[in-house]
Amino acid sequence: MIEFMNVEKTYSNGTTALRNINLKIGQGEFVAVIGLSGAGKSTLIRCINRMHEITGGTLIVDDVDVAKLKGGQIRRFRRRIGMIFQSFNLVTRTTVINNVLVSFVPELPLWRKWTGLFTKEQRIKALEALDKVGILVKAFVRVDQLSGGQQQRVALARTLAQSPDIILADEPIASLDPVTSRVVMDDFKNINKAMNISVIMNIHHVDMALEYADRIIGIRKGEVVFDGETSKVTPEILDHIYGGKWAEERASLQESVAEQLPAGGSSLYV
Ligand SMILES: Nc1ncnc2c1ncn2[C@@H]1O[C@H](COP(=O)(O)OP(=O)(O)OP(=O)(O)O)[C@@H](O)[C@H]1O
Repeated sequence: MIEFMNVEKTYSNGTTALRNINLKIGQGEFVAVIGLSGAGKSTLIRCINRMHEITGGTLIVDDVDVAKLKGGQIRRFRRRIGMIFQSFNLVTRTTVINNVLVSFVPELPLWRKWTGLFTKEQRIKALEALDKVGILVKAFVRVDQLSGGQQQRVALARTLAQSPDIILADEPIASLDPVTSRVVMDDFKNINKAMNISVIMNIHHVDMALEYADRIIGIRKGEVVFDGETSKVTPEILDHIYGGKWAEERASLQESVAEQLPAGGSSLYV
């Protein structure tokens, strides 16, 4: 369970990114966080693993008061929370399997860290994680020979190998074309359902959010302005979340999708 109680976040330059956030997210939920650029989506999800420190209120993750963690406790806490970024964050000049094995480095004794020796169990776990996202066959291929979608799946496998309870995904499909985006979203959904891992995803593609997430959290100017089941989201609610600019936002999303589709391809947007 993730619980935000009156959470505030003001950056050191005085920008208040989150105001009075109150949320409860249960284990195994698939939540999409949507809103205009600058609304505070990224800040919200990055507070959960303490990439950003909250400046007010209380944030509890599985009975841990996140703001009170210190030093090594933060590292151990983060082991349970996977993070996926738009830019994949992989070492592209080495193999897929090496990128997944990296997730075990914090667990290695010092001598193994120096020699880069992983145990047989760790290698098997890494291969299993690659299998779960359907790219086992690429295990010994260099990452720079993979497509963007395949690279994002490697990032997902690396996260899975650390057996997380929660996956935070910050715009995971923003650099992918619509077809590949679906493949990656399918992976998120399968992992969420089969392994009961909570997924909290910051996402610009509203149609994908509506198709894949169970719950939508709408953020506007740092405040939660909608929180409910995906099936309850209406065009009026989207307009509210997007501050009366839903039509504009939808047009710009349609444009960016059209640019990535082959000529004559249809838009995925309603
Ligand atoms: N490190 C930082 N220092 C100062 N202000 C920041 C920092 N990061 C974000 N902000 C500000 O906090 C507010 C919320 O930003 P955030 O990145 O959380 O929004 P977002 O909804 O994720 O936007 P986008 O969709 O463009 O990524 C914005 O006004 C932004 O300029």
